Amino acid sequence: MTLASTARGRDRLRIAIQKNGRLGEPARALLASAGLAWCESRDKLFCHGESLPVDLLLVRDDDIPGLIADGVCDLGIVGRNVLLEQAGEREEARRPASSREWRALGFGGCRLSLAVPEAWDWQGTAQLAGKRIATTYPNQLRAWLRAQDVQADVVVLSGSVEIAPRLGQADLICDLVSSGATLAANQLKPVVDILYSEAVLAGPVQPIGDARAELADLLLRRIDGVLRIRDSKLLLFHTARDALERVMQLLPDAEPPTMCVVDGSETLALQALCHGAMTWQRLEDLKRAGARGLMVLPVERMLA
Ligand SMILES: Nc1ncnc2c1ncn2[C@@H]1O[C@H](COP(=O)(O)OP(=O)(O)OP(=O)(O)O)[C@@H](O)[C@H]1O
Ligand SMILES: O=P(O)(O)OC[C@H]1O[C@H](OP(=O)(O)OP(=O)(O)O)[C@H](O)[C@@H]1O
Ligand SMILES: [Mg+2]
Repeated sequence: MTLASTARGRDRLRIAIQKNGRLGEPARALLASAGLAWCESRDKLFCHGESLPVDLLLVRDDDIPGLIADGVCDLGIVGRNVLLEQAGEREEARRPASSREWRALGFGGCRLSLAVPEAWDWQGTAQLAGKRIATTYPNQLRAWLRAQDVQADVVVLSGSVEIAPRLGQADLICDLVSSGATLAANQLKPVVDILYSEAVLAGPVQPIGDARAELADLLLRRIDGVLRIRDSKLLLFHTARDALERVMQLLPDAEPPTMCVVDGSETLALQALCHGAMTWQRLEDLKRAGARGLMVLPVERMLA
């Protein structure tokens, strides 16, 4: 079977991830935590899955939604900003949606924001009327402008958007912001966030309908397990029965704990999966509330 074969006739699942760039490494790390292992080809564009019949395609992130739409791959890991931009493009062209977000993955966080020259006295979106806005995200920007009922000119650029106001190509910009350093370096300030983005697992709008559906389900369950325990810890401790309520109030991020009575006494032994940070300060607070013998254990895998 060749790589050109589309969904039909393929029995292996295929996932597209970014070859380089910001999301490539964390995407691989996530899939590896879900138990995937690959044999990398020499050109590293196609990685044959060894632990499961799940192969990787290493591509430019912009190509991922289209590869899913065409059935060349089944799933992809891509920024929500890219997925929504291409969905907007299809909508503009009156083509049906072809891919959607299956899971938010918790890395690659950034905002798609409007930013204006620092000297502007920002008073609100009405100020955008008649202005030129440079962006690489024209579809999301146009949809947002429509929702705000503001008429402005969208200037489409393929990169280095932050320089556009200084070059006189635009009055303001709409671009990705994370630390804000690029904006500051270009004497711009963010004024409105139009999208909160992160890396997402993207898949087809319709459920996968053949043998690969089972593989996709298995992978999804594993990814859910990985996401659920990311930053989670198992907390073990003893407490007197009458201190239990006080202690549990300090664990609002814990799953319902497993509890047992120690030797018919008034002491309980508990284990609770906690999703927030388990700092020294927190342990000291728990001790003050009546917890004893506190132990914090890392969680390696979880299957619901
Ligand atoms: N400054 C940032 N901080 C955090 N995440 C970001 C930032 N900029 C972009 N991202 C997220 O990471 C994704 C990939 O960004 P990257 O810069 O690697 O893309 P690219 O240059 O288009 O890569 P490619 O070569 O694959 O086309 C973006 O689509 C966005 O979701
Ligand atoms: O708020 P910051 O942390 O400064 O990040 C924002 C910058 O990051 C991205 O660019 P990138 O560095 O990927 O360059 P490119 O888009 O030109 O490839 C984005 O397009 C912004 O320019
Ligand atoms: Mg790209």
